[in-house]
Order: sequence, then C-alpha cells, then structure tokens
Amino acid sequence: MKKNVVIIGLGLIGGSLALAIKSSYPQSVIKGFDVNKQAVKLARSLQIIQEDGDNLGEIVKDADVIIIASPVESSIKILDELSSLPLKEGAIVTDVGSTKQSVMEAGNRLNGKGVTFIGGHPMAGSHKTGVEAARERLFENAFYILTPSEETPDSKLIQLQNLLKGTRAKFIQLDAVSHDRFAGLVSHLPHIIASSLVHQVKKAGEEDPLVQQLAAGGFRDITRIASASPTMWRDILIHNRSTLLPMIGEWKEQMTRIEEMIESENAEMIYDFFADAKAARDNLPSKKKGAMLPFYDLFVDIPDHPGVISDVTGLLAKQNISITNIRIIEAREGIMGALRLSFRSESDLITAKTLLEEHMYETYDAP
Ligand SMILES: NC(=O)C1=CN([C@@H]2O[C@H](COP(=O)(O)OP(=O)(O)OC[C@H]3O[C@@H](n4cnc5c(N)ncnc54)[C@H](O)[C@@H]3O)[C@@H](O)[C@H]2O)C=CC1
Ligand SMILES: O=C(O)C(=O)Cc1ccc(O)cc1
Repeated sequence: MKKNVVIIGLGLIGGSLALAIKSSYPQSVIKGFDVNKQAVKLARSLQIIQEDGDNLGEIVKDADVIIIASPVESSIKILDELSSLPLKEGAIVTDVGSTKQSVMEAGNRLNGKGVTFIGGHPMAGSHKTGVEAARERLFENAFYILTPSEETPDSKLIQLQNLLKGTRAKFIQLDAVSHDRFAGLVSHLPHIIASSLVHQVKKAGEEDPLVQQLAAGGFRDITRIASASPTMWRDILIHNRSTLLPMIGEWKEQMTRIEEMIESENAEMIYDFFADAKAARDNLPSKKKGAMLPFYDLFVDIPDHPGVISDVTGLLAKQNISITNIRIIEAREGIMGALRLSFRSESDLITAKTLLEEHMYETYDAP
C-alpha cells in the first residue's frame, strides 16, 4: 500500500507513529510539518520523515491520511485551519491528543468536506519530548483508543487501524466523554498529584536542601511523570477541566478521610486503607502478555467487494451487538479477506457468530 501520510507535530508521538507506519508500509511516503524548524530538520536527518514543507496547505492537499500530533490546543487550531484548506476526497484525519471532547468538536467540522475525522489517543508514551525520543515500538501492547463519531464509516475506521498496525497496539473504541473520564482518572489526576508532590518537596527543600537529597528513591519513581512537557499538560488540564474539577474534589475528600484517621489515631482504619489499596493495586492488570482485558475475537471471511463490511456491521447493529474493534486481516485486491471482530463478552461473540452464519458468512474463532 503506497500512501501519502502527513504528520503535523514532529515530537515524541508524531515521530514514533511515523516510524511504526513506515515499518509496516515501507512504500508509504511520510511528510512532516512542524512550527519548530529544528524538529523538522531532526526528523529528516533521523529519517523519521521522507519529505517536509513550510506551507501547511501545500503539504496536506494530496494526503491520504493526516495525523495531528501536537499539544491539544494547537491540534484544535490546526483542525480549524484544515477546515478551510482543500483536502483530498476520502482522506482520513486523526489526532493523538490526550483529551477528546473538544478535539472531536473541532474534528467533526471536517466531516462535511468529503474527509473523515477519527479521534485517537495512543495510551502510551513517556515523560520525554521531541522527535529525538521517538521509538518504533513505543505503543507495542498498549491500548490505542479511537473515538469515531456516529457517522464514521466502518471502512475508514478499518483503514486507519490498518495504517497504524505497525504500532502493535490494541485498538479500542470509546465515546469522547467516557475517554475523558477514564483518562482523567488514570492519567491526568495522577499527573497533577505527582507535580504537586514535587512542589511540596521543593518548598521544603528551600528551607533544608537535605530534603532534595533524600528524595532520590521511591519519590523519584512516583514523580517521574512530573518531568513531562508543561505545554502538553497545560492543554490537557484546560481541555479536561469539567472532568477534572470533580475528581480533584474527590481527591481532597480522600485526603480529609486519611487526615481524620491519623488525627484520631485509628490504627485499624489506617491499616485497612493500605490493605485495601494493596489488594486493588496487586490486582491491576500488568503489562505482561495475557494480562490485558479479555477480548472476544471472531474472524469472518469476506469477499473483496464494496458493501460487505457494512452488511456485517449492520447485521450486528440490528441485534444491538457492539463491536469493540474491527480490522481487516491480509486483504488484497480481488481475493477473500478476513475481518477480525472483537466483542465485549463471550455471549456477544456467540450471538454474532450464529447470526453471521445464518447469513451465509463463514466464521472461525481466534487461534
Ligand atoms: N507524551 C506522551 O506520552 C503522550 C502524548 N500524547 C499526546 O500527543 C500529543 C503530542 O505530544 P508529544 O509528542 O509528547 O509532544 P512533543 O512536545 O514531543 O511534540 C509536539 C510537537 O508539536 C509541535 N507543534 C506544536 N504546535 C504546533 C503547530 N501549531 N503546528 C505544528 N506543530 C506544532 C511542537 O513543535 C512539537 O515538535 C499531545 O497532544 C499529547 O497530549 C498522547 C499520548 C502519550
Ligand atoms: O510517561 C508515562 O508513563 C505516561 O503515562 C505518558 C502518557 C502521557 C499522556 C498520555 O495521554 C498518555 C501517556
């Protein structure tokens, strides 16, 4: 597949996606655009992109896929700019931002232009920034959340996931509100807390520098993320404001609860506070293989002609069976392909299998 891919924002994430796409589609041409000319120069010299340009309109006009990988506020401005530029009919535009509601609002304005916007968020990264930190395997085994809109054609969703298959990430679909709530809880709130702890130690260190020296071990580990890009995190907090404000309130309540336990010297409650947290933490899925959420996958043979995918997804939608992930496996022009469908539960998988077989589709279970 020879695709014209444009990446706007040549940093850690944009650079890593460029490498992952090139690894699975060596024929594709990856063009880069960044307001920081040093980043463009570096991306060229590290062979992360093959072409670049100073004029956004010129660079995007022939793109099959446009990936916006800048901080969220800039991404929204870029989406607004794209809405007044000529784009290729059928192009896919996506982003990688850590918040999704306001990005989706801006992205959806593109949908009337004959292009499809699909929100995206690879849930992996680092506190490092810049294209020099980019790695082809950055997203391996991580969740990659896509937030399609109700109008997003399945075919476009599949095309995007296929383009990104070199990430080796696990694609899941969420609506933007759920995304922002989950990301708020597991990523944005912890980030605020890590940075607050660093502030507290810094303040104490101004009175006695020994504190900083002592903060070398566990403190460094739990505050690693506080070394991340302030621009990126400023934008995340502003764009997930409505989700984060109540969460910060709940956090304060947690602090009050533990404060009261300490004040009243309630040893039993303090013990339970830690024992319950330990049990929950020990039960969290780890990054190890097999520790991911269970996915219930079904493979369906599909002839390569238009309308088949929408027929399959339409049949399932009529029965209210949600598909959490959909991907074409090894489909080449003119031959049969296989569609991999993922479901939330085993019962959805069984109902889907029965239904599709009733409609003459051949199915087989995940190996
Ligand atoms: N860093 C991480 O671990 C993760 C970050 N994200 C999201 O990915 C996006 C990018 O983050 P990183 O790659 O880490 O940041 P980065 O700081 O490494 O790179 C961002 C790049 O965007 C460029 N940029 C800024 N405004 C621009 C504009 N108007 N036009 C063109 N380029 C522009 C910057 O010059 C920079 O090169 C953010 O939206 C962030 O929320 C998502 C998952 C993980
Ligand atoms: O450095 C880490 O451990 C991260 O968690 C990086 C990260 C930052 C922002 C995201 O939206 C997703 C991942």
